[in-house]
Amino acid sequence: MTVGSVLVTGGCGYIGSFTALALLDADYKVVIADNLYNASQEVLNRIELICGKRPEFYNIDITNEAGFDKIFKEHPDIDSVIHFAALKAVGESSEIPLEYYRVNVYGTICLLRSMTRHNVTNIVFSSSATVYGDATRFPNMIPIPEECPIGPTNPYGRTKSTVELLITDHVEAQRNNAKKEGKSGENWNGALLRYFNPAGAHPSGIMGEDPQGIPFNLLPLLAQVAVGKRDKILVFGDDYASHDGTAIRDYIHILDLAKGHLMALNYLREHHPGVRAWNLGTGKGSTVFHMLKAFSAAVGRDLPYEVVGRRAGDVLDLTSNPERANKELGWKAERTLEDACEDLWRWTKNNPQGYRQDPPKELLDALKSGKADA
Ligand SMILES: O=c1ccn([C@@H]2O[C@H](COP(=O)(O)OP(=O)(O)O[C@H]3O[C@H](CO)[C@H](O)[C@H](O)[C@H]3O)[C@@H](O)[C@H]2O)c(=O)[nH]1
Repeated sequence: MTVGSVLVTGGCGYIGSFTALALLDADYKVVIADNLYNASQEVLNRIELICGKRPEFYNIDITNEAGFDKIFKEHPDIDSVIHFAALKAVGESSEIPLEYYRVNVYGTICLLRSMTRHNVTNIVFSSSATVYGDATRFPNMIPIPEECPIGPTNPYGRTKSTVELLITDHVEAQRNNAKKEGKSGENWNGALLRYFNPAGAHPSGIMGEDPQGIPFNLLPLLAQVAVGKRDKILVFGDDYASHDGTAIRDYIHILDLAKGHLMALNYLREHHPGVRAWNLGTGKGSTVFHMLKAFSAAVGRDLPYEVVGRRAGDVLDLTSNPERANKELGWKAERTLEDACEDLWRWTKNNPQGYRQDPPKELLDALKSGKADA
């Protein structure tokens, strides 16, 4: 299969930037469209430092349909899109749901319309395990397979499940229209990637998650405790039905997650499956206390915590059954939780200001001499 050119929307964000890196490593050409809301253009330099190649960059908003037309006109070799651009704060989505639907759902409509005009027919969508909601409501559905009925519990999750339906309907319609014209109907394809909890950073220590403002996810918050930016981590509830009372999640190393996008894209381009959902997770659940211990071990000291009440909307257990992706995509999460914690700590301690500071010289020297385990 020949590699081609890929548009990555939201490609300056955490998962988008690592996916851009994985695509470049696999010799795809990469064009990024990002409005730099909650992201930094500096990540383009870091990608280039790591792999020696640089994605082309357009500063455009996901609702800027004419902007996408311009990109596709200027890059007629693009045949696929990996679509990350979205708002993603679960709590905020309950306060301003219209904004979440405007950006996440209407933005995807703009993208799909422009793709259709320019005959760009493969889309890999950044969905989320959050579409499953509380899978413990079904017997035998933990670890969660893709067949688990979806039922998101907040507006953010509902925008993700809505976009899954939107892509499914559009791809089906395009295939049916092609068949009516006497064509095979294999033209349009979509991957719905339901990720579990992304974790970690690049092993070189120069690329990682750089949340603007106050982070709301466990690992970036733990990292802030470790560098003294906050006093302690608040553990949201120790009265869940788990072995230590805290909630269970499936933490997946960001490099494995990025590789999953590459494998899904290759699968679409090779097998033309129509629309297919795949879980990207490790299949192993870890509690909040376990994560606290694992990250403390990477840091080398116990990090302070306080148990408080449950966070609204949280569920007991979101652990994936990743067998479908293992079998069909030939993809498997390979890095451990310990790898993720060590890589996150190397990134955090060396870049306390994230992308707002230059990367430390020792890390760049190690990267150049090939010592960084990339
Ligand atoms: O300060 C904190 C933050 C989190 N937690 C706990 O740590 C676990 C993980 O919480 P995160 O906020 O890191 O992640 P979530 O599982 O809530 O959600 C994340 O993973 C989901 C999929 O599993 C969706 O993708 C969602 O968008 C993404 O934020 C939860 O049990 C949560 O209660 C704490 O105890 N204290």
